[in-house]
Amino acid sequence: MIIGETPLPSGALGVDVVAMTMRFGGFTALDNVELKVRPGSFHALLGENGAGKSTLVKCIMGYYRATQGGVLVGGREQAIANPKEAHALGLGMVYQHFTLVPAMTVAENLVLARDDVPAVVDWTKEKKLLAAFLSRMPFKVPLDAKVSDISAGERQKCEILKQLYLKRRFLILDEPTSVLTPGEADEVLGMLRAMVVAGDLTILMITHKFREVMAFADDVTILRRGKLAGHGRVADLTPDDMARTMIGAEQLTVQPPRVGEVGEPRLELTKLTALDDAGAIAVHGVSLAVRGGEIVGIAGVSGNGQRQLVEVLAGQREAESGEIHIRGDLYSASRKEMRRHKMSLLPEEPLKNACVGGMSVADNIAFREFDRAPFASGGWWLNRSAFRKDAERKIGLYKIKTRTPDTPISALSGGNVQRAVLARELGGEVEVLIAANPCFGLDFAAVAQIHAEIMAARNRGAAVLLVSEDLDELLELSDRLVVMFHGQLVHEARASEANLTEIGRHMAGH
Ligand SMILES: Nc1ncnc2c1ncn2[C@@H]1O[C@H](COP(=O)(O)OP(=O)(O)OP(=O)(O)O)[C@@H](O)[C@H]1O
Repeated sequence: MIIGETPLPSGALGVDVVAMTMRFGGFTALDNVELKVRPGSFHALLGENGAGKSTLVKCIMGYYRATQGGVLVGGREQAIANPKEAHALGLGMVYQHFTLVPAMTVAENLVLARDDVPAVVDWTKEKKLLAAFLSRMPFKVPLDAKVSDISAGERQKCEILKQLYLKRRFLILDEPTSVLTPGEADEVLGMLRAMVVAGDLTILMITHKFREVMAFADDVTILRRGKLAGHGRVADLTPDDMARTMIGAEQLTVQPPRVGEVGEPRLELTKLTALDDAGAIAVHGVSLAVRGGEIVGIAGVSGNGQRQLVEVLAGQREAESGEIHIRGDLYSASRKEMRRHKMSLLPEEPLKNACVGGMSVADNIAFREFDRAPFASGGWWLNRSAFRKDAERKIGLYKIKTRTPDTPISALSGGNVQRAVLARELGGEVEVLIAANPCFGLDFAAVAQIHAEIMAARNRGAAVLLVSEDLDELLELSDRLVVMFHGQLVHEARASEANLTEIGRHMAGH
């Protein structure tokens, strides 16, 4: 069969999950869960971090075999043993992270993803077919561009197009907009919604953003601690109803008010320049001072040097030139200096950048302190029971959902890994805090907690540098905002006077 020649499959598919239970050893991640996604509907799946959303969709897609229960596709029961069988039924999934091969063109990525790709590809013919396919699609993407050269928004559109090209009629989207700007997110979801309304597609979207649920979804299902907590028509619900169903009787952390004077400059960057992995300039002559009791937010589209800047401050990348001072002392990001200056780091992708995945939650929380009194004496004898007790206290305080303190941290849901790093980094005294997209992928209860912790650190006098792609977060927390574009700081404003349109313009390099 030649994909591009046949018309787009009409007929969106409905999927029902019936009495599904999934156990990992003695732990029940899904407990008798029901989900009904009507054909031709846009369905949102909500739940706190660790509620079981990913587990549920992985069972539908055949990545996991459920302990009990079944899946109906188009009203018929199907035993989906692996993702290939799910694909054959017309089910597809788009992830938070990109899966396209960056060194290949968009066209190559699409054609080579097919199961029936011939040994020798007739590219002239394939491109003609691709162009015909694209002409029927709501998104336009540059077929001949290399994936590494296109923006995050275009990449996410390509990921979705790939699914449509592969004739998927039921699409699961796992937090699809976390890599997009709000404008791009609305564009992509709006186009998908149009396909749903036209009856070509059914969508099941995992998200933490109520705004997206309200704007694009018809129905919603809410999980809490592995159980079905509620479901209904979005039109009959408010964000507040959904939030309460998500967290049950738990209390939301309330952000403390902004208090205290802004002090002396504490963290000072002077003409800092750093290269990326390919040797190109990523951070270009950045000068910036952050005062005690001040949160300075760095706004910018991902990939404009923010990551390299944070890596230099964290001692994971050498600066090419320029200087960093903390309290007037030259700072070279050694572990000793970080400790002396009470510097804390909340890096991106904490499981990769701030944890040892195979080690326990308790050990990961104890990392920072384990070779200091009271946990060690003489620097070598580790008093395991003392740091263990402290870790257990922090697990409770930061509401980290883990089966036991000895569970490997890699078995925790994303949000709970983030909380564990937060417990470690903010559990002691903090004078300088560097946070990079600290709430990426977190549910609203966790976001509220992390925002409250960052504000509390600022109120206690810490100098906070907050790098984020989320403008709402920056405006809520920052005292001052700067915009980073192509490695340079191109705009600065007090957060209270910041103009969103102007910030957006600078983020786009205008
Ligand atoms: N392979 C696994 N082995 C053991 N436990 C697991 C495994 N996968 C998930 N879990 C556990 O199942 C629970 C549900 O996790 P899941 O990833 O489905 O949550 P989620 O709702 O998708 O969370 P998040 O919003 O943080 O992504 C968590 O407590 C997690 O620790």
